[in-house]
Amino acid sequence: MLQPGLSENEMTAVTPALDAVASKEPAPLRASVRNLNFFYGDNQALKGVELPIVEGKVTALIGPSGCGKSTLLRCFNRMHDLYPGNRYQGEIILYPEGINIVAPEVDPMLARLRIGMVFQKPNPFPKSVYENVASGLHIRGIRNRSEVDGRVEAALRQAALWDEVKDRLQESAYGLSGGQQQRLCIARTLAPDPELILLDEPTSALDPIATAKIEELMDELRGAYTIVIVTHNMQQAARISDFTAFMHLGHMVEYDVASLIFTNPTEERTRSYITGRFG
Ligand SMILES: Nc1ncnc2c1ncn2[C@@H]1O[C@H](COP(=O)(O)OP(=O)(O)OP(=O)(O)O)[C@@H](O)[C@H]1O
Repeated sequence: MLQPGLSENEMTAVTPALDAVASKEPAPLRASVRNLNFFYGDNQALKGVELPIVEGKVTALIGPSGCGKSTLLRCFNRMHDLYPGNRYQGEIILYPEGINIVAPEVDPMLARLRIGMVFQKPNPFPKSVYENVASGLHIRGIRNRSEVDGRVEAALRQAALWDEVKDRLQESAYGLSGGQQQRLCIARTLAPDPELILLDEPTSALDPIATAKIEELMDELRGAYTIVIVTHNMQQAARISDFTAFMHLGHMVEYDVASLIFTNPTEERTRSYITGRFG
């Protein structure tokens, strides 16, 4: 169990312990949140948050409305920098270099280029299916036509969308269904091969069949990608996450192997939330 204020040594000591429960294999970290505070002006939305992000695993953030899940997710790609008055304190360390991506001297573009994000509502660009997926490659200076073609196809295949769109690559993305648009947004995120993928309630605007497809997809991406997902859906978190973090009122209350959080949480607040007694 993580408690606020763990040092780096303590954090790395905790992770193998968690992993011993999960898979008995070592667990390299892709990122680690350390004593993170975040302020919207005078409103402190995150309070001393600690969270390890294990490489190649799915970490779910759960908690009642307003607890800070989306705020935490948006710190990872410095989205809050787009609005004046927002302030970070503390660290989100990205490995292997160990850079603190919320440090003021670090360019927010660095985080945005290395960390991909998928939002609640599918938000394709008003462009063709092909251009949507190619756009992230173009931004990174990848323009060689055959390389771009190959990576667009690979990303669409990874997002389980290729068979449905291979004959309409030049058509507008707006012609796709909501579920297809969301898989397109995932393909757009995957194409540049991000080090971390953030998903903010990616299925909340989708029907059960489209939701099941996205969940299957996440299962397939596990291992190759490191994923952090915010979800309100407890069954979804239990189904798809390897690790689950429960937040309340801006605090990280409990983090553990998902199977433990959903069967035998340590904290009473976690138990109340997952059994539907509040939130
Ligand atoms: N732009 C903003 N300006 C000021 N306060 C904000 C802003 N966005 C969010 N907050 C506040 O920060 C806190 C955390 O909000 P956040 O959206 O991160 O919660 P959440 O857990 O993602 O909620 P939900 O599950 O409802 O999406 C809340 O008290 C919220 O009112």
